[in-house]
Amino acid sequence: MTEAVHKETHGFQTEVKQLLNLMAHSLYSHKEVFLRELISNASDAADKLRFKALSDASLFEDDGQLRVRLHIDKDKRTLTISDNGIGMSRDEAIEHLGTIAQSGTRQFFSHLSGDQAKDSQLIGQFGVGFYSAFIVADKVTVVSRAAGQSADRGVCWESDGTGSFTVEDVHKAGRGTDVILHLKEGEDEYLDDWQLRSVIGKYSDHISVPVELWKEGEPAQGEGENAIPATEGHWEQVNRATALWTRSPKEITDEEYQEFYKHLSHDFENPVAWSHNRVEGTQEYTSLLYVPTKAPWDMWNREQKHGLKLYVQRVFIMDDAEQFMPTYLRFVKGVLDSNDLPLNVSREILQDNKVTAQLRKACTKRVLGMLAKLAKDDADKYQLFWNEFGNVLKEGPAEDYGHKEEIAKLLRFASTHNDSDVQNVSLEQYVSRMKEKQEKIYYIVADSYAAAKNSPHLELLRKKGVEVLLMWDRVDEWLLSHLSDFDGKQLISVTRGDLALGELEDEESRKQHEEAQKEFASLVERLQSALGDKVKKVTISHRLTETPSCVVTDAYGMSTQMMKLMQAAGQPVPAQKFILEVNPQHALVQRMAAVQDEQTFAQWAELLLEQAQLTEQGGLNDPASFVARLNRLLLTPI
Ligand SMILES: Nc1ncnc2c1ncn2[C@@H]1O[C@H](COP(=O)(O)OP(=O)(O)OP(=O)(O)O)[C@@H](O)[C@H]1O
Repeated sequence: MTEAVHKETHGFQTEVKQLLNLMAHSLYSHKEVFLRELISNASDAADKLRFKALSDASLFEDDGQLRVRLHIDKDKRTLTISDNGIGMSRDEAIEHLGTIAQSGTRQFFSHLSGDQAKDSQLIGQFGVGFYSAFIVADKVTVVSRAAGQSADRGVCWESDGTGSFTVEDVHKAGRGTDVILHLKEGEDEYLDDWQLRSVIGKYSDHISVPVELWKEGEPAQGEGENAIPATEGHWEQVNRATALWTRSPKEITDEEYQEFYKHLSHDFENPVAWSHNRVEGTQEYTSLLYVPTKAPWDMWNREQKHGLKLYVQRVFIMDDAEQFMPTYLRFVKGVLDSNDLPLNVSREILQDNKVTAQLRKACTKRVLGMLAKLAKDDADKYQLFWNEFGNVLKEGPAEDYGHKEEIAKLLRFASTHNDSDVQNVSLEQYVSRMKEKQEKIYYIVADSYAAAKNSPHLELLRKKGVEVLLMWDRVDEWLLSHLSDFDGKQLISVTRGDLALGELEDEESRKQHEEAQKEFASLVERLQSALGDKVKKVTISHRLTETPSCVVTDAYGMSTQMMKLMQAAGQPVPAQKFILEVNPQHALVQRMAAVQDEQTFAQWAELLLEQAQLTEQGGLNDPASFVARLNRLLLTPI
């Protein structure tokens, strides 16, 4: 370094200040992660340079051996992580080490609760990256020079991790970045060569660049024949430096797979499952795909970064290549190393490429296979997965018709069989429990678990002991509009007018129903004329046993939940008329039938319709009139 020029002080972006503040408190118990993060950044910098040098080999200058070096200075109490990767210009240092580029950062902070354990988990998922240096350092100096720039275009960035940082121009002979950590009191373990070696082994064994530690020279020992000559100080490689996915799965331990996942995802927790495959033949690629344990905090953010880390013939090409994973599997993390894509592949080329389409299909199959295996081998673990990611997987049948069957087997629902809101019933289980003569799979979609479970539409099926799947997630109606059958059995909503009981219905109840229809034909007619065009039609119910009335839609009508979904999406929803079903056995209906005065009768008719709509929709267009009517009828002497 020569004399400093053009020194400036910059304030950190507000979110960085918040993150720095939080980190010191929440992440202290995970403090070692700073090494993983800084070594990852150094190895990423090497990857990026290798990629850029594909089109401009002069960027290597005369130093093509990419590596990361760690150096301890016990007197100055510093630990330095150096790389000869892509480096940073002054502007890049200001941009990258002063802000957080991730979209939705502000939202992220609003998720923090103040509970240290929970927050450290979230911060881990968010990715602390470079800023984790401040967990163990009270001052960090970064000296960097971008590849392709002259030695006098170096930059020195420095901060104590509170409110601001400085940047100044410096001379830096070698390309790349030195991150110098001025360790806090009490962090002496990172000045101990042996201690450091063991931690680095864990964090860097699987990355492809060599990580080296300085080994001091030894003076000569002994004399004569047994003499050991003096050695000179030298850099010693401490990691295996073989990219994990290029090794044979048989040789890799679970711990190594887990560690690699953390390096890849910046997650603190282990993944729930992984799948590592090398494929040779017409297509040649290696994939290593992971399913995380916890959903990322921004899984529902449309701009959320997702996708695989793409390599071509071992050369890093890009992060977050989303073309290889369908959206409903956006939680999958991993690496894809292809031998069939060109090295100069770009996002645009990937977009419309035969090889991409084949790889995407293959990766999708792998993930679905991995999930099916997890569900079979470890139902408890699969349940944890489902609780986190089930709602994303439910987007599958709509997005990926070709894998509909496989996805359907992975779905889990709550059901009247379990009488609990835990979604743990598979369609296969449902089918295996179907009643003799039952031909269809029955479900209901409502606003909440309670609304589904207590819906009057279930009364008859409950009485007959027929299981009904209970659904209330926003995505369910969307799912069901793309999943009409499973295992040759039709999925059918119990809110449809034509509740097709088929053979489930015995001769006697069929007869009873027919008789009831005849017996109460005049009641139906009276109701019909009282309600006019407020209803599509009125019928005698077959499904109600305890409730006076319910509304249903015919086979072509739009279900209530679908209407709500469209309304929420701001789409125009056509006015919907229901079929009103009444239960003539119910005391209230019988009382109404006895009312002679047609005006009072009309009030009763409206009340029955409104009640049924309220149960179905969870609300009414004109609740005040409903309450007024109810009160009037309550005060009318019998
Ligand atoms: N050793 C380095 N060499 C070159 N650039 C670096 C180095 N370390 C950090 N950077 C730059 O700083 C940016 C921010 O780093 P940071 O570790 O905070 O986040 P990230 O690596 O982008 O994200 P994540 O940690 O979630 O992967 C990097 O994207 C990179 O551009």
